[in-house]
Formats: sequence, C-alpha cells, structure tokens
Amino acid sequence: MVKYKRVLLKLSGESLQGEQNYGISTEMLNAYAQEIGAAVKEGAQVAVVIGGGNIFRGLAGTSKGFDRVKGDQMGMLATIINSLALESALTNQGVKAKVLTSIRMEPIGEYYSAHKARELLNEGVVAILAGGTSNPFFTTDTASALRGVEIEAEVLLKGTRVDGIYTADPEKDPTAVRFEEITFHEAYSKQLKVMDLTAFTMCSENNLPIVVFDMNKPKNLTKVILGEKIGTLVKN
Ligand SMILES: Nc1ncnc2c1ncn2[C@@H]1O[C@H](COP(=O)(O)OP(=O)(O)OP(=O)(O)O)[C@@H](O)[C@H]1O
Ligand SMILES: O=c1ccn([C@@H]2O[C@H](COP(=O)(O)O)[C@@H](O)[C@H]2O)c(=O)[nH]1
Repeated sequence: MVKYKRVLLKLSGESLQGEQNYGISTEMLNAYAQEIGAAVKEGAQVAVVIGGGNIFRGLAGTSKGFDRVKGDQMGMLATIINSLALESALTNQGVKAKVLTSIRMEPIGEYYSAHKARELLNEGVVAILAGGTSNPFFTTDTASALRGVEIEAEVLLKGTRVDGIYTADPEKDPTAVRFEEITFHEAYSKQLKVMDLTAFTMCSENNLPIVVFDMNKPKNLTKVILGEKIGTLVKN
C-alpha cells in the first residue's frame, strides 16, 4: 500500500550525466527509468520534472555573453531534450510515458495542461512535464513546485545525489549534519541551498510537503513512496 498515491518527482539534470562531464549517460537514464517503473508497479501515479544542468543553464550562458532570456530559453529546451530521453527509456522498459511541454512544439510533445497531466496520471501513464515553467528567470525546482500544486500531487519528491538536507552543502562541508525533518520556515530562514527559495515558498503556501532523497540509491524512490523514512521531509 503506497503512502503517496500521486507524486511529482523532480530529477536533477546534472545527475543524468553520470560520470560524464556533459550530456546523458544511458546507464543513469535507464536506472532512473527502472526506478520510476518500479514505483508505478506499486500503484503510484508519477509525474516527472527533469532539470537541464547536464546540457545548459541560463546563468552559465550569461558569463559567456548570452542574453539571460535567450540563455534561459536554451536551458528550458535542454529540459525538453532530457524529458524526451526519459520518455524513450521508459517506453523501452514497457512503462507508459508521455511528454507534455510547457512551450508549444507539437509533435515533439503535447502542449501541457494540468487537466491533461491529471488524465494521464489517472490512466497510469508517467507524465513528463518538460520545459520548466516556460518563463525565464525560473528553475526546474520552481517548475516542480508549480506543477506539483497544479496536478494535486501529495508530495514533491526531490531525487538528487545527496541523501537529504544538511546544515550546509554536504558536498562542500564534511561536518554538515543531516535533518530528518525540517519546516519550510527553517529551510527558508537558514537559506539551505538544496532548492531555490521560490520553490520552497510555493510549496509552503500550498501545503505541498517535499522529501529530498538520494535518487542514485536503488529502490529509494519506491521506499519513499511506500512511506519509509528516507531523506529529509520538509513541511509546514
Ligand atoms: N543544505 C544543503 N543540503 C543538501 N544539499 C545541498 C545543500 N546546499 C546545497 N546542496 C546541494 O544541492 C544539490 C542538489 O541540487 P539538484 O539535485 O537540484 O542538482 P542540480 O545539479 O542543481 O540539478 P539540475 O540539473 O536539475 O539543476 C546537491 O548536489 C547538494 O550538493
Ligand atoms: O522555468 C524555468 C526552468 C528552467 N529554466 C532554465 O533552464 C535551465 C535548466 O534548469 P535547471 O533547473 O537549472 O536544471 C535553468 O538554469 C534556466 O536557465 C528557466 O529559465 N525557466
């Protein structure tokens, strides 16, 4: 019996590159598809938002002379490339999946609406919500929060490469200590940089809890969905 029936899973684009410096590692892609397929088999409805950091980030573009809006648009297109790759990997593994894009670009993907996404989820199809919010100056963390609220997800699952939220970035500070549970207010006031503050605010205002967990550990996604205490829970 699942604890969370409908979830919004945020995957890191950067993690998708695996050991490479850039792009998509097929090994990581297939591993993610397998984890998602297993969660669906347990009876969860899974919507996915995937980042684009393995391909392009708007802010990085500005340092190379790109206009920020153009750079962010390139970043949003990067999330669509990752989404198509995930759709393909899921389909290859026999898991029904469909990309909805926040920017009109049929036939690459159907134009996103919350109604369509909910319809797919009710049919047991993994809805991959691509293109971020479609607006520059945002991130896919904020897109996940927005889409999570729109599709009436019970939780936002941030699958990343660290096993929860720490007092400081554990990749930089080895003395950092992990929280099992934390309130949005604490996460916000301590400026914990695991997610951007816009995303935290959106979730807090709409009472959408977040679980930050290590997506690279096999079966973790299913465990979280079944209610095992893994990672860090953020709630009001
Ligand atoms: N207080 C903190 N607790 C945990 N992780 C933290 C914290 N502060 C910063 N981080 C960092 O946040 C990262 C998680 O971010 P995320 O999964 O969004 O990766 P990303 O590379 O930004 O993804 P994307 O490609 O989608 O932009 C972790 O790898 C971790 O190093
Ligand atoms: O709503 C959005 C979402 C994303 N972007 C741009 O895309 C890249 C990649 O997303 P990440 O969340 O960093 O993985 C991001 O850096 C932005 O440039 C956006 O503009 N709007």
